[in-house]
Amino acid sequence: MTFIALLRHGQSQWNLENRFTGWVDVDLTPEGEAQARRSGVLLADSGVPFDKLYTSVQTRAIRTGNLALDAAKLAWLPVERSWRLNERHYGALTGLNKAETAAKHGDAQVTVWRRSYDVPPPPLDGGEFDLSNDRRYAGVDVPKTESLKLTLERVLPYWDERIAPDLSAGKNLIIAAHGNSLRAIMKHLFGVADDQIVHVEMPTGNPLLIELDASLKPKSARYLDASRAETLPASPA
Ligand SMILES: O=C(O)[C@@H](CO)OP(=O)(O)O
Repeated sequence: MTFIALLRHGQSQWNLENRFTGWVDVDLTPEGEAQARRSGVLLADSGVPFDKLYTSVQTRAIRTGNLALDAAKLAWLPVERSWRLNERHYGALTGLNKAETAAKHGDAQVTVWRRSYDVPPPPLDGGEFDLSNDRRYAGVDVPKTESLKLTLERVLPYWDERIAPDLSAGKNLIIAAHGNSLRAIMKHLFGVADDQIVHVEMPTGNPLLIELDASLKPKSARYLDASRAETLPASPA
């Protein structure tokens, strides 16, 4: 049996300020750092012998992974990072306050932008949150906006080429990433229907430990901090 732990980064400064974040490289709050350390303790307590950490190239996920590995006494684990695990790009909503945006456009529209499968927010048109010249993205066609569908379409090649082969080889993995890149992975793993993914949420800094069968289908799944768990999709038949 093989295990994968999906770990959304701990609380970030813009989670705290309730702002649309996406690709902006916001750091963790002290509370987020504590959630990351606690995640490491829970991962160690699970007894799973983890072999490797994958992260996005965003600071909040990288630091969450590092703090968790330190707390788990696994600072020696090999690490691989990819922009393909980044948060979904929030387009022109980036930086705006979520409550103010809901007051302006209505809750229903904001839910569609935040949780629907295939409706991207309006595109970003330059400005301070345009990261296309950030050298960490050299050679990457930095998106101007992304739906969850577009996010899954750029996560999936990385899953197929790097992550799935590790799992098939029997490696137990930790993926430190983001609410929506991890919802994309959950949609793929659990076979969640397009119109049901709107109901799937992932808490910050709470590892979701999934046991996979030989064909990489979930056999069981549980949040390691049960007091902060969200409802899980049904395991596929
Ligand atoms: O702002 C973001 O980038 C994400 C994750 O915090 O927010 P949401 O919950 O709207 O997907």
